[in-house]
Amino acid sequence: ELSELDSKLAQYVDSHQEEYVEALRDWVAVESDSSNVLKRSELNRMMEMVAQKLRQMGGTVELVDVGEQELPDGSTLALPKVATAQFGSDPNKRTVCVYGHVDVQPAKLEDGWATEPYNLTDINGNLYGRGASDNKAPVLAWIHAVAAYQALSMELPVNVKFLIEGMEETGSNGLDAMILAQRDTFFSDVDYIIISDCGWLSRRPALTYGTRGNCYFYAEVEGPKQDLHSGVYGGAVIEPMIDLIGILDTLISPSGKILIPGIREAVAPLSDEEWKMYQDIQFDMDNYRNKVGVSQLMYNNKVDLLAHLWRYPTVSIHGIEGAFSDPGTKTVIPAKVTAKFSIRQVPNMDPAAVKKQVTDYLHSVFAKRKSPNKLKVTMVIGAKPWLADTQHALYEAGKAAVKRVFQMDPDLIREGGTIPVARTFQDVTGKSIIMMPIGGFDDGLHSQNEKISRYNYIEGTKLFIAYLNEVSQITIQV
Ligand SMILES: C[C@H](N)C(=O)N[C@@H](Cc1c[nH]cn1)C(=O)O
Repeated sequence: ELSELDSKLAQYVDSHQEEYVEALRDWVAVESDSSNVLKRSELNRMMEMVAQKLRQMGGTVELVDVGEQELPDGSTLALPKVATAQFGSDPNKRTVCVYGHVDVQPAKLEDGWATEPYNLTDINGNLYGRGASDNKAPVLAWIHAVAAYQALSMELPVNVKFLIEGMEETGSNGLDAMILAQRDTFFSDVDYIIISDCGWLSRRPALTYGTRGNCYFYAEVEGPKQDLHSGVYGGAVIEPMIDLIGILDTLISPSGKILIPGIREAVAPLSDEEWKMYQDIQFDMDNYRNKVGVSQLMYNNKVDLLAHLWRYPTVSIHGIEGAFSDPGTKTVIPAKVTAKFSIRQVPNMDPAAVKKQVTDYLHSVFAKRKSPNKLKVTMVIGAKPWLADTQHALYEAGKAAVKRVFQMDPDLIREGGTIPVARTFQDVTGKSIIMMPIGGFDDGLHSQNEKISRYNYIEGTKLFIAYLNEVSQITIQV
């Protein structure tokens, strides 16, 4: 049931949707790829744009210096600044802090995009562009939610803070230290943290109560002093690439069983309650399989599939630096190759233990090959998993907001991806977190043709407006 207040705000959002799409177009046009150091000036420009937008709305805005990043060659590079902002400081109101990020994963037209990745393109109500769903539109939707209250001269029901960063996609470098440093200042009056950096499971809105962590590794095998002709030298040298592929093949079995000793043993067993929760979720396996575009999934029943997406670790191999990957038939033996792989983390895994397990295991497997080549294993990201209490008042408020806007109950889901800073927020600030996604289940995050639908962007903005109101009504401070 929409109150008069809801409908005024909703009408405002509907009548400003073209403006919101243009704002997204401006943000998507910035190639804020945090993994590419050559794009750092674009990322810095993106952070300036965020700060500028928040300043124009009258927020108290800061661009916080979070130091430098060490690059693999030993040089350093300034990290993008983190934007913080505050709207309202009424001690009689609750204070929420919205976290989001405006950096993106790499994207090139040649990867197979149907449209230019950095030119927002509207096709049949879907807004295609890199970062559209992950996470630029959700960040803008939160900003527009606050701006809508301001435009209608309606008092914000809670004080709203923002913390927007530019390194999420590479592990939120510098952010843990910044949160620790600002625990007793910026975070001292924050009651709750809200994150909208994930997606729904189906067409039904969702609230997310868990994310997997991620341990990201580089495994480098180095052999001859330079690349070699495979006809001239093939058969004479022990090839780094063959060593590397050999050890990568020992990480996980074809049926998805992780082979690194100690990893599976650390995983908290799935409880009957969880099993029941997964059983009750509406999820169309065939539709999911078709959307992914495969003839067969790793599991053919819903509970196993959801559990392996959300609740069990997995190994993914992402790429090999130094390997020949261009079109054509170059006959080379690469001298040095570096595999990039990651292991998603779940309770009760610990990244420090995983680092040792993986490093020891790969060295022992490599030693058995009796290769003269050199292996170096490095863990470059070690993000812990996060889990919330769905009985918390924040989730009750979330359910009420979803009902107000979508006239249905949300799914309560977990997320297989990682929001590296979620666990830090919880551990360092002691505040409760809710994840309230507005991304669609088929948004193609990190993939070709990423998009957010207009529907999700616009209705999502209304959801955030309603949520601010619901949070203000939480009666007990938990
Ligand atoms: C869930 C979020 N939108 C996301 O995609 N996060 C990234 C973060 C990450 C983890 N390791 C490296 N980056 C992800 O889950 O891949």
